[in-house]
Amino acid sequence: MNISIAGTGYVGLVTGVCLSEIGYHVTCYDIDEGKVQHMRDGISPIYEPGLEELMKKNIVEGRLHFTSSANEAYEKKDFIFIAVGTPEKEDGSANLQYVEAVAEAIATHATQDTIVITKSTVPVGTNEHVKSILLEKNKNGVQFQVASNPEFLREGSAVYDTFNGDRIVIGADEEEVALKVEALYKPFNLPIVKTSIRSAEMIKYAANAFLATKISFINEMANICERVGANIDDVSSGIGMDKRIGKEFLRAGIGYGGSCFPKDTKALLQLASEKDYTSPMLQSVIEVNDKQRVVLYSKAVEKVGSLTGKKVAVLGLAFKPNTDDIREGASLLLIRELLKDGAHVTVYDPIAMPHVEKEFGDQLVYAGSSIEAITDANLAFIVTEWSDIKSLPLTAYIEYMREPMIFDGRNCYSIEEAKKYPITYLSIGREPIEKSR
Ligand SMILES: NC(=O)C1=CN([C@@H]2O[C@H](COP(=O)(O)OP(=O)(O)OC[C@H]3O[C@@H](n4cnc5c(N)ncnc54)[C@H](O)[C@@H]3O)[C@@H](O)[C@H]2O)C=CC1
Ligand SMILES: O=C(O)[C@H]1O[C@H](OP(=O)(O)OP(=O)(O)OC[C@H]2O[C@@H](n3ccc(=O)[nH]c3=O)[C@H](O)[C@@H]2O)[C@H](O)[C@@H](O)[C@@H]1O
Repeated sequence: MNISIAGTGYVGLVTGVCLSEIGYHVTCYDIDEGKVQHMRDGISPIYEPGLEELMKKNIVEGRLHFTSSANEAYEKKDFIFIAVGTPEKEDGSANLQYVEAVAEAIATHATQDTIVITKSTVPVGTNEHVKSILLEKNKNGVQFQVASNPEFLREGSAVYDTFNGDRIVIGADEEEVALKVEALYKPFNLPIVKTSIRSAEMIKYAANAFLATKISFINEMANICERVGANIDDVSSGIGMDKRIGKEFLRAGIGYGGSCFPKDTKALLQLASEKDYTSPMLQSVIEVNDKQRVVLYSKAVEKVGSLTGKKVAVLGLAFKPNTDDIREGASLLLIRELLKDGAHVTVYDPIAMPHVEKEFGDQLVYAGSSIEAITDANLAFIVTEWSDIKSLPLTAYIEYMREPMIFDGRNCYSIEEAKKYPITYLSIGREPIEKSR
């Protein structure tokens, strides 16, 4: 069985590596030649726990190949996965130009009958569009069939999620195609849901919209908790024990970021509006998140007044722990506001710092550790709950900061713990601790 994957980002590379690990011959294709060269040498272009080891192993065992040649990628393949980006356009809709480019290239280079599987998150109806491109541009008179196979992995645990997912969704309008894709996935031994293509496309958006809704809901509750003297962590545990609610995705914080929830909620809203449907609930989810992403900054301004000339530490830059991805990270918004105010900003992240450096250059100081970042700082913001940031004892802030004033966007410390120390500790959805030394 010969498989190829178009796009070697978080989804494409992980999918390619995991398919090769279960024994298939996989060719991963990307238009970025530099990236391809690195991957050939066994170097992963993304940070994803466990990925590089599996990549190296399967390259050595001869099942995993990388190419920047469309010809090599698409000729003589049984299955071709589309895993390129579908970023947000200015109006919030999904930009399908990369998906379309792949469809056109497949139509040009494929030399045998092939099933084209879309893994990228795409608006309902896109697979039909892909099929029409394949038919229209078909150069070699081969037969194309299409299937939708949305991806549910999370960054930071992508390899684990691929082998341990809750379900694999296969959308196909012909039984024969569904069965072939199902057989491809059989070795994963995971529950399989077969639907129409349109329903599969919609499942992906509905899943992300629901998860984003849970986060905005709990953040809304956190904001109410702050005003009524309740503790959001206790409230989350209390409601999460109800199986109908479930305990996952009820961590209050500084809103959801990343390359998917922000863009997918907007794309769904846009998709609905194209059909003359406005979704007040989705609009609110987005609005609550937009406000939540700056809540920590607002707390700091309220507490300190002007941030001009203050030395500020920002701990954690990735949009979540265990990834190098900073797309839509709350850290970026915060840093921009702090710089606008004339603060001196030192940042620390165990992995994602080079990406931030590309954007901010010498406007920031890049520390080698949390301690280095907070040394002599007036304020510290905790943005990403990396384990080495979470495990920093509160005494370290007292020892190293000019004045221990902590704005914790991830509720890394319990209120009971914070109360033991002479610190100012403002978190999300919990009582403020305001003590002086
Ligand atoms: N990042 C994530 O955790 C998840 C992403 N998704 C969806 O999967 C899709 C891909 O997302 P990511 O992997 O994050 O994207 P990414 O931006 O990390 O990677 C996309 C890759 O595609 C390559 N590319 C662009 N045009 C190409 C072409 N014509 N031919 C071959 N390669 C091309 C780029 O060079 C890049 O390496 C998106 O639709 C996203 O919404 C779905 C589930 C999880
Ligand atoms: O479509 C996608 O790209 C993916 O989007 C999310 O995965 P991911 O964005 O990698 O990470 P999550 O763990 O879902 O976190 C997203 C954001 O929500 C925030 N979050 C998450 C959970 C929570 O309880 N509270 C909270 O604020 C995180 O800090 C982060 O900023 C989904 O969890 C995946 O199932 C999906 O495949």
